[in-house]
Amino acid sequence: MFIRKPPLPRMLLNNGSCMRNAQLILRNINASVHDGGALVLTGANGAGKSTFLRMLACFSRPSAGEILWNGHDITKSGVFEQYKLQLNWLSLKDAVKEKFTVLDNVQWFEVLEGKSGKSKAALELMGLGRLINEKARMLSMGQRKRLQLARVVAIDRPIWLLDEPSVALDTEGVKLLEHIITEHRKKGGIVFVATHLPIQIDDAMILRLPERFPRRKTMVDLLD
Ligand SMILES: Nc1ncnc2c1ncn2[C@@H]1O[C@H](COP(=O)(O)OP(=O)(O)OP(=O)(O)O)[C@@H](O)[C@H]1O
Repeated sequence: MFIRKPPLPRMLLNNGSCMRNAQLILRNINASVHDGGALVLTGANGAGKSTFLRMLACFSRPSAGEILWNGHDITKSGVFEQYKLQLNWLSLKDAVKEKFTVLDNVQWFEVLEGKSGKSKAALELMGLGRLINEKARMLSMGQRKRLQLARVVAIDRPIWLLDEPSVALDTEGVKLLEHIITEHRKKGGIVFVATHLPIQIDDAMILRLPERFPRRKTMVDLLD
């Protein structure tokens, strides 16, 4: 009888731990994500959500365990060079050039990517169509976040690493964010979201990271 092997997860985190500044931030994390999957990281401030994304982006190396992409260790040279081309990173640092127009701010990401033609449609999708020729310094915080999301859409890489993507967005902006995530996943894309705000992502795995610094017990706690 022929037994078909289950497909490898596109991303596999195998007992991953991560240290920063000689402190263990993440300990023995396991997760697997297939094409079209989503993993939402939650937890208190300082729990390690951004550190988790940094590790996936290879900005921080796992101190123990491994992260596999297509079954290959992402930290190995040869693998890393291909893996990093899969990533679309959105962080709180928005890299918006205030003297450039809104459109230029998306287009130069496309140019760096060797692509063209998707920036305008991406900005329109994110509700910034009428602002494309304005200087980026005119944008509000929420509009800057929409611009960042337009870059993610325009560049269109398979694995999205989104750090607090809904911060500063209004209700309609959050709906747009949820919409682009859904559409990306329909194409087989993968999404990792670190957030402390509620977000609606169907069938997402939720990983709640434990608080890192439990409050020391006081005399009052002990008497309670
Ligand atoms: N540049 C750094 N160098 C050393 N340690 C850091 C650095 N940045 C953060 N840390 C530590 O790593 C821990 C995890 O931080 P991280 O930013 O990953 O948490 P987070 O869950 O994303 O928090 P938040 O919800 O506040 O964004 C923090 O407790 C912090 O002390």
